[in-house]
Amino acid sequence: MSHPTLNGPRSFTIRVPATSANIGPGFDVVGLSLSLHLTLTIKLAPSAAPAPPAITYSGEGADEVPLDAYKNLTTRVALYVLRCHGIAKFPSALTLHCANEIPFGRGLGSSGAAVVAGVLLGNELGQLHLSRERMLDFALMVERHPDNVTAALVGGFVGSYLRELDAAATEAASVPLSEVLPEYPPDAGEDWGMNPPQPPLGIGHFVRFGWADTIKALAIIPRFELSTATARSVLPDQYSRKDLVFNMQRLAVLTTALAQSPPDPELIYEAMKDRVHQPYRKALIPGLPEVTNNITPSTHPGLLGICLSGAGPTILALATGDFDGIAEDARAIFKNHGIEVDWKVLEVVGGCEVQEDS
Ligand SMILES: Nc1ncnc2c1ncn2[C@@H]1O[C@H](COP(=O)(O)OP(=O)(O)OP(=O)(O)O)[C@@H](O)[C@H]1O
Ligand SMILES: N[C@@H](CCO)C(=O)O
Repeated sequence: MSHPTLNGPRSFTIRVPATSANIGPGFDVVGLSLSLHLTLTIKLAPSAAPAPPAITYSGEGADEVPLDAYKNLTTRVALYVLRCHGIAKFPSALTLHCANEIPFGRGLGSSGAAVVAGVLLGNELGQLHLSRERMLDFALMVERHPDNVTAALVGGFVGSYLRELDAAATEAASVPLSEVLPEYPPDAGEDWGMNPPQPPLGIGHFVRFGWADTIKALAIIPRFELSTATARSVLPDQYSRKDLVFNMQRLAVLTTALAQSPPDPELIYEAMKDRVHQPYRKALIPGLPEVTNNITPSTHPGLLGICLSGAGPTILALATGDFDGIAEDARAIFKNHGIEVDWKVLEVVGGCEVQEDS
């Protein structure tokens, strides 16, 4: 059977940014896209004998990422999107190179970027012309909190929520991940699994906030991985009203404060505090409370606020200057806990892009 997927020749590039989620009080709500990228270079040769996609990979994660298209996160997501549109297989003669700058399991949205790249890849290979909103639905069937994937998709400083779904849609959106991304058998063919769970329409909704362009993001990246699943497993199921009000008050202020020029360090430092996730994650990230409590706008003029990036262990410092001073003092604190770090000053960037190669 022939498929409505594009036959070559065609060559295009998909570029998806890293993201930092939460920004202190906005647990599972806000995300920021940052200037590290996952870049996929895709080539489709003219129709050829059926063969699985050939994947090569360089950069972050190269020593651990699977190069089998039926095991790799990005290509599994692409296949899910294709299967949801009645296309059982990748096109023949597909080659894919991933160049990745986003470190794995550090709180910089590596999995969100891989998922968004997969949705874009499926959309291109199947010539599906999905809207950005529909692409978000697909991404949310895999990564079920919206903060990273929304920021990676649309770019900038973004707030999002998941719509309350009716009972049928709730069930559809809650199927186990293993049904969305099954373990594909080695001889994956067209006869199996052609009834994947379809995403309900309009799961995620978002808005982009303003961002003062003098604010840069300093990422202080410990040299160890912490999986998001582990960092979520230590969080409680219930919170006190006091702690929720603490976070909501700060988040309401923060979303506007980060757009003001010049930014107000006293306002932002306090507005980036959190009581919903960071206190519970400190056991997994030795040194976290010392870094966030001891590095302040008074000790480091130029600093605006400091928090855990996503699920950690990276620390995100928003600042207009003194990047070296902030990073080196954080490095010294982590070193006392036996942890080495790397650091990078990042820009806030636009969202994912697809570009045809000429
Ligand atoms: N480019 C990629 N290609 C394939 N798999 C990837 C890629 N990037 C990330 N992954 C998978 O995602 C895992 C990391 O996901 P995890 O959610 O634990 O951390 P993170 O996304 O880096 O952090 P956070 O969600 O806190 O920002 C990796 O171990 C790997 O399995
Ligand atoms: N909001 C998520 C982001 C990590 O992917 C968390 O903190 O667990």
